[in-house]
Amino acid sequence: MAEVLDNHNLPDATKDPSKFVYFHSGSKASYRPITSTQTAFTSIPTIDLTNIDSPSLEVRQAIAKEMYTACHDVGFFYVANHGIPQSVIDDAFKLLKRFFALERDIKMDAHVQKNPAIRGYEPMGETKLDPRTRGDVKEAFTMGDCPLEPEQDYVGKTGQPPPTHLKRPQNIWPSEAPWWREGLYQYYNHVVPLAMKLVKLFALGLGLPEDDLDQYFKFPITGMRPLYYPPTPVDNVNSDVTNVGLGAHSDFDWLTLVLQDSVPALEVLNQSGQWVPAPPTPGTLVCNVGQFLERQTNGLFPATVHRVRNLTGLERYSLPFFLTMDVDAEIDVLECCQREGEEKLYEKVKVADLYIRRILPARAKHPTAIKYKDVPEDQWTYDMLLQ
Ligand SMILES: O=C(O)CCC(=O)C(=O)O
Ligand SMILES: [Fe+2]
Repeated sequence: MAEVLDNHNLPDATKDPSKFVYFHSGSKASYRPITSTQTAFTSIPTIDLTNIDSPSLEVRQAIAKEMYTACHDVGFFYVANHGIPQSVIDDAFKLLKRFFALERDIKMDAHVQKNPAIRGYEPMGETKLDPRTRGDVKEAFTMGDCPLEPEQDYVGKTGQPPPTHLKRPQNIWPSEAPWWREGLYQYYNHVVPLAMKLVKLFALGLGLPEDDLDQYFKFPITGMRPLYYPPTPVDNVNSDVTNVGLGAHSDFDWLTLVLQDSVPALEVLNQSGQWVPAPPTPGTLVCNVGQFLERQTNGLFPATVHRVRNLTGLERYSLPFFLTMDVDAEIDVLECCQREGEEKLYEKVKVADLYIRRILPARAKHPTAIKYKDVPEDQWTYDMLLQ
């Protein structure tokens, strides 16, 4: 999930778009000078997962090492041979096209404004990641973890009955298109196990026992956000502020896995403030480090800034999946990521507290954010989303 650029108190000197890049990462807007750094990445590496289930630990470690390097140097990587059948992927894109082509009223039945958990349908232009833009040129739909939806098998995954304080499901679904929920769960139940395999790979890459990070992901916060980017009028291709599908941001999750169709539009910011294309590569998903993983690794793996600009004249669909940790987990910098003499950049924090501090400011016009606007930030709780 991404955040809103809401802070205009930036030095005037940085407002020249040929010299500085703006983005939103963490709780404040930020900027980076456009320079040239020898070590800046210029492409996104691909990790081949063919042997991810190999019985040989050494083989798995070799894949983990490549992933470590990609996360350290870039914060983004493609995964190839990930095991999600092509038919499931094809069906997912057919589903997205069918849904976004529906009449507005059918989609508005599940409007995000009707849902306290800030999930559901977002019509065109409703959100704006960067206030200097005209508004994000996209439609979206958000669904996520919910112990009360049988498709997610809470009891099977946790061995517990669903928490009693949950009175109703956190997702909202359009009543006239039951196939939407069914179709999304087809993909969700393939991408969740893939993400959990990557969690093990991360542990190995960090030199930890393979299942060491599983403790944070018993029934994690997850989100899936189908996106539709219509072709934008290409009135000023070089402008950073017009025709932005999704403004520059880093993700406030642990790891993101994005299924892109064949239309290129995703761009990733390198250390020199240059936008590096992350075009779709057949048969791959593009993955990126989120802010929770950046914290846990003490910045060793950066939550790299990215944006979407669809300048192709074609319609684009994408399907990001966001993995965060368990709501009740506490995260601290991992011991293995804090080298001797190195400062700890992040305090220990509860996942629930960090998550609510990211999502509410990102959705300032949502009824849930408005309802709690007079409550000081240090009193915000995750349960505010569960009313
Ligand atoms: O549409 C894409 O390719 C990426 C979407 C994204 O960055 C996000 O939803 O956070
Ligand atoms: Fe993102």
